[in-house]
Amino acid sequence: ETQFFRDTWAEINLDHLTDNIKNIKRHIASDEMKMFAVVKANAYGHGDLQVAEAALEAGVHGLAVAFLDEAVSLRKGGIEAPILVLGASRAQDVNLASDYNVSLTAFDLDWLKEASKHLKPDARLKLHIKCDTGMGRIGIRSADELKKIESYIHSISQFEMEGIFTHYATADELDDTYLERQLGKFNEMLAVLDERPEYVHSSNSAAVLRKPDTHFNAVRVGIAMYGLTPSQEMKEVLPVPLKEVFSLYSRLIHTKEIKAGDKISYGATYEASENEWIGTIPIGYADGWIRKLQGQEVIVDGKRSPIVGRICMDQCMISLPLPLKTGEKVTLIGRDGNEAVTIDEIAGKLETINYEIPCIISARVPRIYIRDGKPVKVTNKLLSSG
Ligand SMILES: Cc1ncc(COP(=O)(O)O)c(CNc2conc2O)c1O
Repeated sequence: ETQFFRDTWAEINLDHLTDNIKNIKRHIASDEMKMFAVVKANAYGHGDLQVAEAALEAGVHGLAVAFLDEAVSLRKGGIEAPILVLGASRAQDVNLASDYNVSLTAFDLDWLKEASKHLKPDARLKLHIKCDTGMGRIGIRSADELKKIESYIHSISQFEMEGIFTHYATADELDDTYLERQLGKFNEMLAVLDERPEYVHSSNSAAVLRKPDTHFNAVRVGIAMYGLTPSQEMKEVLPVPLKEVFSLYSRLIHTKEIKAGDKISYGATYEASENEWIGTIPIGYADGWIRKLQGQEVIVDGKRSPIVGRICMDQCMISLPLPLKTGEKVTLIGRDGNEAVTIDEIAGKLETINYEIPCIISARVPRIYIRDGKPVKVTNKLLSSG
């Protein structure tokens, strides 16, 4: 059983993940709708293979990742369900995609021509055409570009046009003006196709939750599956309950009483104004618990306690509410008694969005997977082979 030897870990609650998926599926309420679980960036820091397995068990149709390495890694981990690479791939790597039966995103005629030169005669390359209807990232931007690409794909026997999709820039905002413009452009593009491919998809979590006319016959769900709101604006109008999947813990490895005037951490920037108890925990900015989190409250013994002094690479110090012993559990993200520190609170402290927080908790922090309230698996990148 994989172990870890520093008392800092993340917990991934697969019961919450399953409940989130089931609630989202119920909200979509049409069985033929295919859900892709977006597990790119190591499943937003939650662990891609474990999330993929649990999501498939919970009834998702397939998985979506950012680039080919992530797709091949899931295949090597035993995933057989459909996998779509959402980002750009290199034309010279298309045989790898064919060998591993991974679908790629295409949006450039020259790339397709280059790719067809590399494909082995017996290769089969499934392609989803990406339309840029206003995200301004990757994708074709006109109907006649689409017509050219569609006819070129049909002229190459190894290509299969499996899907067509777009991505919204503002689905998480309550003002739908820009989203309606994007949806309109996408519908215009769909109208010029000779035939609709198997997968037509456009919605991310926000659009899945707010805009049924963006669902088409497949959806791509990331953030809501992890139990996080796509935006603060949407938080008040979420149509389904979402339960946070990710939490983060540590334990006191040292406690001491300091006197008024004593200093804490680099730069000796923190000075005790009176006698107080200080705890040290083994997590620092190399774990993604970055220095801007100085001053953030954590929960120890059920009470909120601030991080004092500068956060170090591997450790940081907290001002304790009372004398406590080493080994006492510290909640950095999650619930302890009637106190909770949410991912949204950490995102607010760092003036960023909730997506970024679990992503930056580094591979040095082991992940414990919880199912039926009990730990069922531990991953520790430092000690797993390869
Ligand atoms: C093409 C595409 N589809 C679906 C999703 C899932 O979105 P959701 O997590 O809001 O459901 C993303 C997330 N992409 C990003 C999330 O944060 N930055 C991104 O580029 C995406 O880039």
